[in-house]
Amino acid sequence: MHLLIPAAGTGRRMGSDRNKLLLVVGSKPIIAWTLLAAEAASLISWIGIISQPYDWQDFQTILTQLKLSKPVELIQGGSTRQESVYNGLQALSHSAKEVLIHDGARCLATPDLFNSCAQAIRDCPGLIAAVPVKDTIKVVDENGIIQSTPDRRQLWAAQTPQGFDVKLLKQCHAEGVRQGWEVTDDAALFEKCGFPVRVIEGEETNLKLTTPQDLAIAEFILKTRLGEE
Ligand SMILES: Nc1ccn([C@@H]2O[C@H](COP(=O)(O)OP(=O)(O)OP(=O)(O)O)[C@@H](O)[C@H]2O)c(=O)n1
Ligand SMILES: C[C@](O)(CO)[C@H](O)COP(=O)(O)O
Repeated sequence: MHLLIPAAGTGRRMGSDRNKLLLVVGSKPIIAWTLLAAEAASLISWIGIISQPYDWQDFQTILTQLKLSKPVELIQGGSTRQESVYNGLQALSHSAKEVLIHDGARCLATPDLFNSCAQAIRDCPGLIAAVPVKDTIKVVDENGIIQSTPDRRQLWAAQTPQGFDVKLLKQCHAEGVRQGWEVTDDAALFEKCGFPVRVIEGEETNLKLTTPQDLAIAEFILKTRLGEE
């Protein structure tokens, strides 16, 4: 299974002066944890890191230290996550019929989750890891007034990995460019094109490291995991 890792962001909400994936958590850079999980996932055979050229030296240093056994390619990212994934898809070899897309910022995803997604993609053209929401979710207007309260039983928080048939996802990304769609995950493009996307159980600990508070949570989760080993 081919894996594309969007890692070309700027970490604005993290408030970091460089790519947040280079920040150290639990003694390693965030991206290193993501790569180690992909390395340990038996069904992942190839890794593409979608990243900005100004980060390539730092990423190459991390790759040299990790000594991964799987082939890894650095692919030029774009100005948005959507554009980065578009670029990543163009870089895939023709042998890639399905692909998993996983945020570099979700460094706590386990190898089992990668394998579950890689296994499940064989049965459906699109899937996402997700977890049922625990809070009551409100739809709020621009004046801060609640407009509705969706039925929580139908609400899931989307995570990554997200997995897709490559040919169909390329079509959806191309349609997104034509239509000017701006989406925050790849499943949204599939949905807009009318293709089915299945939800599979994600992991509560598979958080996206977005703000400084998330770093502290990640430190705790990593310490707990290392303590259990
Ligand atoms: N132009 C971009 C923007 C984001 N990403 C990646 O998409 C994932 C999820 O994005 P997010 O957590 O929003 O990262 P940033 O865009 O860096 O964060 P922010 O929105 O706070 O700037 C991250 O691994 C990020 O590196 C990307 O590959 N290309
Ligand atoms: C893809 C994603 O992680 C699913 O929850 C999320 O949409 C990424 O959002 P971001 O704003 O690019 O971090």
